[in-house]
Amino acid sequence: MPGNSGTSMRLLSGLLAGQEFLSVLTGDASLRTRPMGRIVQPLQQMGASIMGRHGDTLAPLAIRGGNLRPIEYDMPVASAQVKSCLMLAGLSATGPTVLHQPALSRDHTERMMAAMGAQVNSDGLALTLIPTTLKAVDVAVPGDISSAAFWMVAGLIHPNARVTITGVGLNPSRAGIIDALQMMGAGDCLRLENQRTEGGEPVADVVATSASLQAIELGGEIIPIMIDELPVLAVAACFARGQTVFRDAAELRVKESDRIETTVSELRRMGADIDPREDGMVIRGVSKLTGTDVESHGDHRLAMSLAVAGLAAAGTTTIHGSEDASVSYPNFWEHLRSITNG
Ligand SMILES: O=C(O)C1=C[C@@H](OP(=O)(O)O)[C@@H](O)[C@H](O)C1
Ligand SMILES: C=C(OP(=O)(O)O)C(=O)O
Repeated sequence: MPGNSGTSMRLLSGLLAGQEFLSVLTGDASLRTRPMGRIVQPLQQMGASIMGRHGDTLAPLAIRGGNLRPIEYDMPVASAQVKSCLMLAGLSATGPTVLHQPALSRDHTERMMAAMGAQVNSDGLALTLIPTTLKAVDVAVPGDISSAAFWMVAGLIHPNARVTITGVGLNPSRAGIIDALQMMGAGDCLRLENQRTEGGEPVADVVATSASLQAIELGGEIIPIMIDELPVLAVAACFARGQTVFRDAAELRVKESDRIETTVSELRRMGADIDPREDGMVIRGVSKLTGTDVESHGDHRLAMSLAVAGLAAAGTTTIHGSEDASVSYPNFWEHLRSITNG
C-alpha cells in the first residue's frame, strides 16, 4: 500500500540525491499532492537530476543522484523536513552546505547528526554542515510530544480528568504546545515531573488535570515549533473562554489534509464556533460540543483531534476514517480506551 509520510519522502530524497542510481518515490493520493518543489529545487541546484509531475513539484519523483555540489541556500519556508533533506544531501556534497532559515524549526536532525560525528554548526538561523561519514550510535528516542499533545488537551478540557504521560521529549524546538497551553492558563493543571535528559534530549513526565482555559492569540515564531499540534489546540480553544486566533500557519494547508479547512469543517459539525483564515483560524469558546458523525479526511492528526473533542463532547461521536490515526500513533485507540477505563 502506498504510504503517506511527507517526512519520509523529503528526507529520503535528500539521501538518494547523493546516490548514483535511479530511485522512484511515490505515495498515496494525499502524498502525491504535497509540495515537493521545496526540496526538488535546491537538490537540483546541488546537481541532482530529479523529475516529478507538475514541473518537478509533485511526486512521483524520479531521482538520479551523485556528485553533489555544496550550496548556500535561503530556505523560503521554516521546515525541518526541507532542512533535514538538505543536510542529508549535504553529507555527500563536495564542500560545506550552508542553510539560512526564516525561523527555527525542530532540530532533531542537527542533534542526531552531531551525535553521529558530523560537524554541524548553528549560528542563530544559519546552519553549516561539513560533509563527513557518520558513525553508528545507539539512540534513545524520547516519547513524541506531538502524540502526547492529544492526552494533554484531553486532560485539560475534560471536566474530571487526570492523565500522566511518561517520558515525553521536550526538545525546545518542539515544545511550543506546552507554552501555548500555559498561555491559555493551564498553570498547575499541566505539570512537568521527573525532568531529566535522555539521549541528549530533555524529557519529563507530563501530568494534565481538568482546567479552566482562556483564549489566546498565537502567531510568529511559535508556529513552526508546534505546527502539528494546532488541530488539537483548536479543540482546546473550543473549550476556552473568549476568542482564540491562530495566524502565520498557512503551512497547515499543505499537510496530510488542508488542516485549516478540515479542522474547521469537522469541529463545526460538533457545534464549534470556528472560522478559517487564509493563514490560520479564529475560534470562539462555546459552552459545549455535541457528538455527531465526523470525518478524518485521511489525516491522522485530525482523526485524533476529533477523538479528543469527542471525549469532552456531549453524546456519541463517530469518526469515519479513525484507522488513519495509525499513520503516526498505531496504539492510539488502545491508549484512549485505557485512559477512559481509568
Ligand atoms: O521533520 C519532521 O519530522 C516534521 C516536520 C514538520 O514539517 P515541516 O517542518 O515541513 O513543517 C511536521 O509537520 C511533520 O509532521 C514532521
Ligand atoms: C508526520 C506528519 O506529517 P508528514 O506527512 O509531513 O510526515 C504529521 O503531520 O504529523
